[in-house]
Parts: sequence; C-alpha cells; structure tokens
Amino acid sequence: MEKIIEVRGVSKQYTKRKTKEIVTAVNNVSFDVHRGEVLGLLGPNGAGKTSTIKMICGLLQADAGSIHINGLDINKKRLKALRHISAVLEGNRNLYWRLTVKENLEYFAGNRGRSRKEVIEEVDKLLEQFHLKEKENELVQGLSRGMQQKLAIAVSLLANTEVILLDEPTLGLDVEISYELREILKQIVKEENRTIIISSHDMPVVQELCDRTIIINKGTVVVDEKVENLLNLFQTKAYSIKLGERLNSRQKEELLLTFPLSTYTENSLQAIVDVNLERSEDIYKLFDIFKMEATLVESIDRTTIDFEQVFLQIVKGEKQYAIV
Ligand SMILES: Nc1ncnc2c1ncn2[C@@H]1O[C@H](COP(=O)(O)OP(=O)(O)OP(=O)(O)O)[C@@H](O)[C@H]1O
Repeated sequence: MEKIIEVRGVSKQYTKRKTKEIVTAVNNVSFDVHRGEVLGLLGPNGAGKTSTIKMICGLLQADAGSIHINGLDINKKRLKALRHISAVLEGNRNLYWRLTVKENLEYFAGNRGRSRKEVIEEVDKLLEQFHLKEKENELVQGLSRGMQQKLAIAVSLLANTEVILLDEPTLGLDVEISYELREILKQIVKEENRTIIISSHDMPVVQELCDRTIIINKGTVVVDEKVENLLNLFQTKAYSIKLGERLNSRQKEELLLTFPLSTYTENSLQAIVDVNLERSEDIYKLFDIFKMEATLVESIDRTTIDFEQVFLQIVKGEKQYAIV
C-alpha cells in the first residue's frame, strides 16, 4: 500500500512555564500511514498523542525528525503538504458559532469552488448522514457538545482532503451520541476511501473502525500492529473455567502465585476462574491446581477479549509485547 504520511524520528519537548522543567512529550517516533487506512492512535493520558497529531497537521513544529505528507516535507512545502489534511481537534472546533448548522455547511462547501447546485446537494447529503436535518436552522452556539462535534466532522469532510485527523472524536459525549457518531464514522470509513487517523481513549471506536493501531506510551511507539492481529494474539490464550465446586484456600493461594493476573469468583455452588495464559501449555499448570483436590471442572470456554483489555495489558506492561 502506498504511504501517504511518513513520520520519521519525530521528537517534541516542552518547557513548563512555571517550573522550567523540560517535558519530553514525543521521543523519536516513527510510523507510516497508508492511503485508505484507518489508523487508531492510542495511549494513556499524557502519552503524546495530541502533540503527534498537532505536528502532523502543522500546528506544532517538531524539535527533531521529519514528517512527509504525500511525499511533501511539511517543513519545506508546508502549504502544499497541509492541503492534503483536515483535522478536528479536541476543544478546537472550526465552526462559526453565530451561524446556523446549515449556514456553516454551506459556507465551507462553497469555499471549495463548488457550484451552487453542488453545494446544495453536498450539504443535504451531510445533513442526512450526520442526522442534523432537524437542527439545520439552529445556531451552533446553542448546540450540545455532541451536535457540535458531529457538525465539525461533517465540515472536515467538505474539504475533500485525502487525510482526516480526528483527535478524541467521542470525548465527553454521552453514550447515545457517542454510539451514533461511531456508526456515522463507520459509514464514512466504508463509503469514502479516505485516510483517517483517530486518536481516542474510546476502545470500541478503535476496535470497530480502525485497521491498525499505534500505541504510544511515554512519548514512544510501543505497538504498531493491525487491530485484528492484536485481538487474535491476546484472544487465543484467554480462558474462562467453570468449576463445580469452590477452590480451597491452598488452591487459591497457588492460583494467585502461578497466575497473578487471573480472577477468581465464587458463589455457594460454583466458582469461575478467568485467566490469560502467557503460553497455551500453561493450562496444564492450571489443571494441576484443580487436581490437588480433584476439583470438578464443568466447562472451559475461550473468552472473547475486547480491545480495552488488550490496550490495558499492553500499557500496564502486564503483557510483554514485541516492541517495534
Ligand atoms: N504546551 C505544553 N506545555 C507543557 N507541557 C505540555 C504542553 N502540551 C503537552 N504537554 C505535556 O506533554 C505530554 C504529552 O502531552 P499530549 O497532550 O501530547 O498527550 P496526549 O497523549 O494527547 O494526552 P491526553 O490523552 O491526556 O490528551 C504531557 O506530559 C503533557 O503534560
């Protein structure tokens, strides 16, 4: 696949205003983004995601390294390079607050040299797609945060850029609108062949929308992998074992010692052990613990792991993952 963004050895430091302490926000980060790909940029708070996104869209200058967009160096061919990108950044929605929803869409659609007819068609399509039709005559300043976010994303599509950067698109939105936005983004991903970079803490967004994920931790890339591969990798070794009786204290102690990350739950009749095995053959060690008291095993199921668990295990270092 053809590369559209190339980030090479990029670093960024800040000096804290009050204490003059130097913070390394991004440290020698390199990755590529391919045309048509949906990339999830993840990391815990303060990992360096927003700084990375801001450097890609030219809002922040890197201290070291280079960024090419469509082969153009953003330091040397800034305007040409940035023409390929539109961004919706957290807390910075490029909308006209005193205009209505429709007026905003018409303004940005007209801005790109479309004919009046094309503007009307395009605006109508977006009002439908983003379920904003019934809000079309409301002023942006009176809209809820979720509505403003939907409009900001709709506006970013109007620029017809090949790359769209979405920084925390569902942050602070309630469950319902967050779900709706996820569905809209899914549709956009399916219908339009755009390259999209989404930075998010919202794991269902990443699991459902992204082809690949880059996880940044403390300013460096710790994972660069297809979402599907990561899920498979973690999936194969997650088991839930239902026991016909409870474990005794010696067995529980042994379980915790051998599998510190397992969870054990019990009621008066039965018990369940959930465990993520480092290696598949470790299941025998688990069975040795049950055998100690001839505990009855009722069922063994592979549990479905979701992306949230994968992410937590990686960033907490609970699971050693090959560092790229
Ligand atoms: N303008 C600034 N001045 C000083 N330090 C900053 C500035 N901007 C960011 N930082 C620091 O740089 C580090 C990375 O911040 P950044 O916002 O890029 O991370 P992030 O992964 O986007 O975090 P979050 O998920 O919390 O938004 C943090 O330690 C942050 O406190």
